[in-house]
Amino acid sequence: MMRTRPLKVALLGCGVVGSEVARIMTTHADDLAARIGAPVELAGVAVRRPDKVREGIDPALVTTDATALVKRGDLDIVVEVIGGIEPARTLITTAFEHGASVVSANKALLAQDGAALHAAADEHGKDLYYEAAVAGAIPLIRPLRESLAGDKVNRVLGIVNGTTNFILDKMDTTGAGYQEALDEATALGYAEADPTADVEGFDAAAKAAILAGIAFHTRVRLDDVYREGMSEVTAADFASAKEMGCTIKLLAICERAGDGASVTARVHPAMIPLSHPLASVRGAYNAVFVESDASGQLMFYGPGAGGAPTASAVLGDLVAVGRNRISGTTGPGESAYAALPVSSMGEVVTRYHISLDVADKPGVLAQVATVFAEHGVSIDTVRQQGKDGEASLVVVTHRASDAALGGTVEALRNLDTVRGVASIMRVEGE
Ligand SMILES: NC(=O)C1=CN([C@@H]2O[C@H](COP(=O)(O)OP(=O)(O)OC[C@H]3O[C@@H](n4cnc5c(N)ncnc54)[C@H](O)[C@@H]3O)[C@@H](O)[C@H]2O)C=CC1
Ligand SMILES: N[C@@H](CC=O)C(=O)O
Ligand code: NA
Repeated sequence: MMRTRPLKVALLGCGVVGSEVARIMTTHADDLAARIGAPVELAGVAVRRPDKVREGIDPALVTTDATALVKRGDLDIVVEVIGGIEPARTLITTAFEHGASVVSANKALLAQDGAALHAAADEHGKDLYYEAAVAGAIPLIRPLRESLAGDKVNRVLGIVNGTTNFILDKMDTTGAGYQEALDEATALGYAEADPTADVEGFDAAAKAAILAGIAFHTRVRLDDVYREGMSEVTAADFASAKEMGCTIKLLAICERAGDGASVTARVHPAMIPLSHPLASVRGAYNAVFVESDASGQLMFYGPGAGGAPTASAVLGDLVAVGRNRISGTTGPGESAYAALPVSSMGEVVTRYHISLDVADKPGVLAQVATVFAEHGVSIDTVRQQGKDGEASLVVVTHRASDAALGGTVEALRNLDTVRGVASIMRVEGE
């Protein structure tokens, strides 16, 4: 039965995502009401620039005072799509204190302060939902938290940043320059307010922290995630990858380690075989593999960024939280009972592609091979190309620990015959 009193919703932020949330709330109002069991009323919209024309939004609802809006006391749901740490954090906790549940897309904040925000939600008996925070429109948080709650997840691996996938895809398939591709991703609404978050891997690392926490029922914070961005990936790296039948993607990988007694979480560019499904993830799409004991391998795929896809996930949460409000319940909160430690990157085991500039003279290959052997890193293939008395040596290893590989590279740098280490890239997905 439909409740006549509407659910009052406040929107904090009306940018790329917020404007789409407002549009869908208006255009789909009847369906949302039918699905929730009560009409949904946009009760206020907090913005930074009040003079901007916002199509479909009653100017009387617009305010620059987000704090006063969340303190009104009659709100059911606050949708936070401002981004960043402050004032978003204080606005969310204030919303709980004044009786509202919260839907947020803010991965940076959740990866830094998720535990405290969940505790605040619990304390006030309210919901904190954030499906939009990881992989845009793709349902991932809810499947991990609810559908897989009876299984044991061992690994989550995938592409979780649309901007960098868009850039890498352009560089690989059209030969576009890095800056040109980044500008296009920004214009399309994929990039963060400061795109450094995307290209240096902070955004993907925040998502990895959130995913690892939910998947392994533990707490993983942004600082626990090993991070390398993609801004140093070059056309030469793509050429090397092609020679190996691979492409390059920025991956987030969360795994159980040490016989399940700890976890690791990392974000870095990696070569993956062209035959792997992740290799064909184009543009701003994301794809995530989840491997669990009973389910085996699951793949989640879809638009990972952009206003409308992200708003789809926000609206899904709005409906879920609205239903909870109507029935006087809350959804599942944080599950961190496993309290697993996060192991360092040194313990991660994978394959490596190392490109060395060496002197083109007898015995160099043997010297290099000895260094690998001394560090217990087994070589899979070696390829050498001469260029004017110098040579480039490409070594691909079997699986080795990051610590062993680090020691190998340090020792290689100390060889007189090694002029430089041109690139080191992990090889995944085999
Ligand atoms: N754009 C995307 O594809 C996705 C974005 N997100 C997340 O959604 C959130 C919003 O992202 P976008 O809409 O892309 O950013 P945006 O920069 O387009 O929008 C944020 C809006 O908040 C406003 N704002 C900033 N401080 C404010 C304040 N104190 N009071 C009121 N308004 C304020 C800004 O003026 C801006 O219009 C971020 O947390 C982002 O990480 C999540 C998934 C995808
Ligand atoms: N900047 C992010 C937006 C979605 O989370 C991305 O590019 O993935
Ligand atoms: Na999502």
